[in-house]
Amino acid sequence: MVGVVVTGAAGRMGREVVRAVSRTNGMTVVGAVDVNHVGEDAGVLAGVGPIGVVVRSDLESVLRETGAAVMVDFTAAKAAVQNIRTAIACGVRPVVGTTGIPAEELAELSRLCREQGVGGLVAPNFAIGAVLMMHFAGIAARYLPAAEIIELHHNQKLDAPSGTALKTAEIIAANRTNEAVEDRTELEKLSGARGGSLEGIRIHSVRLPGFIAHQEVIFGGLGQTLTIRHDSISRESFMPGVIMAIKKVLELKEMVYGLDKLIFA
Ligand SMILES: NC(=O)C1=CN([C@@H]2O[C@H](COP(=O)(O)OP(=O)(O)OC[C@H]3O[C@@H](n4cnc5c(N)ncnc54)[C@H](OP(=O)(O)O)[C@@H]3O)[C@@H](O)[C@H]2O)C=CC1
Ligand SMILES: O=C(O)C1=N[C@H](C(=O)O)C[C@H](O)C1
Repeated sequence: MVGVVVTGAAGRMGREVVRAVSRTNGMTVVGAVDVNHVGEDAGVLAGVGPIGVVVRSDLESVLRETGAAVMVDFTAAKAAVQNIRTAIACGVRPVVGTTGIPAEELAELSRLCREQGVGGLVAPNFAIGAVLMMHFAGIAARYLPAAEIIELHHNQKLDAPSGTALKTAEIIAANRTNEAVEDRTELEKLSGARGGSLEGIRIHSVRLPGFIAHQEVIFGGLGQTLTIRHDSISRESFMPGVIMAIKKVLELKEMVYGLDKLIFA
């Protein structure tokens, strides 16, 4: 039985993870950590009924007392970095969905994992459809190098652009064969109207109630456009990927970035 500690257990994604792990054979929630709802049963919060695991705020003691094999983190960037450090120090494998972690921090965490021989996985998006969207965008970029990204999320999201949009732009930049960076001067009459730019790829972030997580990658060519769109219409969409990661991280000896590395391996 794989013991899982969920950090951010009282949050939108954390509750979904508690629910998914509780319903999966061969794994069980042994600990729940959050700064909110401390003392409450994590299963009750997640809507699956009491599981006898109360939310605590002391991650290190939870990891040590429970003998967990895996920590699943959906918190916020700063908190996640600290949580991952703690997990690695305790020999517990981190599976991380939290976005906004700076590249230098990820490199350092990756080094720590390698040094300690602890497997880990960080993925900006656990929805299989989103992983495919990024993969297809990489293929399209070889033939249609001019692209812009529109990502649309719920209005409680803290980071912009989304981790998925940043990763998609990196994939497009790495795959396009000729320069697609704008070669003309634009007059931006309203600051930000053209979005943010990563290597010349414009990213536009929409935040509105009603959305969960959505992204369009639009490629433009001679007399044509190609749009690749993914919609997460429920947070359940992320759970098969999270469960896959919990199983596969047990075999890893280093930190891997992106669910694509597990799916297309
Ligand atoms: N990779 C993927 O597939 C996905 C990634 N995400 C990412 O996951 C993250 C969380 O998203 P979401 O669940 O919507 O956010 P929520 O704000 O709903 O949940 C995060 C929870 O973590 C808590 N928290 C903050 N600091 C700590 C800490 N040090 N220890 C334990 N808990 C802490 C928060 O408390 P408080 O609110 O008081 O700060 C909150 O309860 C975001 O970075 C988001 O981008 C989201 C969906 C899918
Ligand atoms: O905050 C969210 O909700 C999501 N965050 C991730 C991101 O930043 O890419 C994944 C998904 O888009 C949902």
